[in-house]
Amino acid sequence: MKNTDGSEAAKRTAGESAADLVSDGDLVGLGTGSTAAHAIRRLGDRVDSGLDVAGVATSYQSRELAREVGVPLESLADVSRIDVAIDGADQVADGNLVKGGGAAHTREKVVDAAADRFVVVVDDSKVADVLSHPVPVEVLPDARATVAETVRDAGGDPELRAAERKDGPVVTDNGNLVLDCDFGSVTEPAALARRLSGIPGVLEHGLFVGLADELHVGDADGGVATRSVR
Ligand SMILES: O=C(CO)[C@H](O)[C@H](O)COP(=O)(O)O
Repeated sequence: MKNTDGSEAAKRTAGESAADLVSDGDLVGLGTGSTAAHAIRRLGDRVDSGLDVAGVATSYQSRELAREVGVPLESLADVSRIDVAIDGADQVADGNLVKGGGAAHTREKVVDAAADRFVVVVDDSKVADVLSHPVPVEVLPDARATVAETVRDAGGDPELRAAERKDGPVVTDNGNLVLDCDFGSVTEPAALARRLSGIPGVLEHGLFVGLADELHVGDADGGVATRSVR
């Protein structure tokens, strides 16, 4: 059955199947979001059963969850390579991703790019033919207006991400703001990624092009399809 609303069951099967790939001694990148959280919880269960691993968190949220479920942590500042990173995505097309729904894409990109094996975990509602999800762009607060103008020049429609439970904008773990930039269908993600990276004041954007190694796609019936994307 095609899952259209990102059911929890589909997220769980994807996250847990990726966590089951982890081996003794691995340093594991711990992604952010509800799907990656299933992977972190499964890793916690496996650590309880004797698995010897350490995690590198991509956000406050993933760090707190790892602590809660007993996954030992290393600081990102102290590591230069990671064995396997497990992370979710807001949309996947042709092995490329839009990430940043949790405003954690800057640290996520550092961790995912440093991994020998980057495993993406999504439910099947996230898989598309072409990327069209608005691209989150983390910006230095003082560069918010200039970046927004340059995004408009590039054909995008930027919107400052608002916080849901307080007045004002979302502030990232790094103290910055997020512009969600709608470019419609992104037919050339690599070119757009280069353009966004070149804007002064942009810390990082949520287009992950050519970074993923493997895709685990869960469905609402508890199945998971895995495929290599490189
Ligand atoms: O990029 C992310 C956080 O910055 C998440 O991985 C992405 O938003 C997917 O989240 P979820 O698994 O909850 O749908």
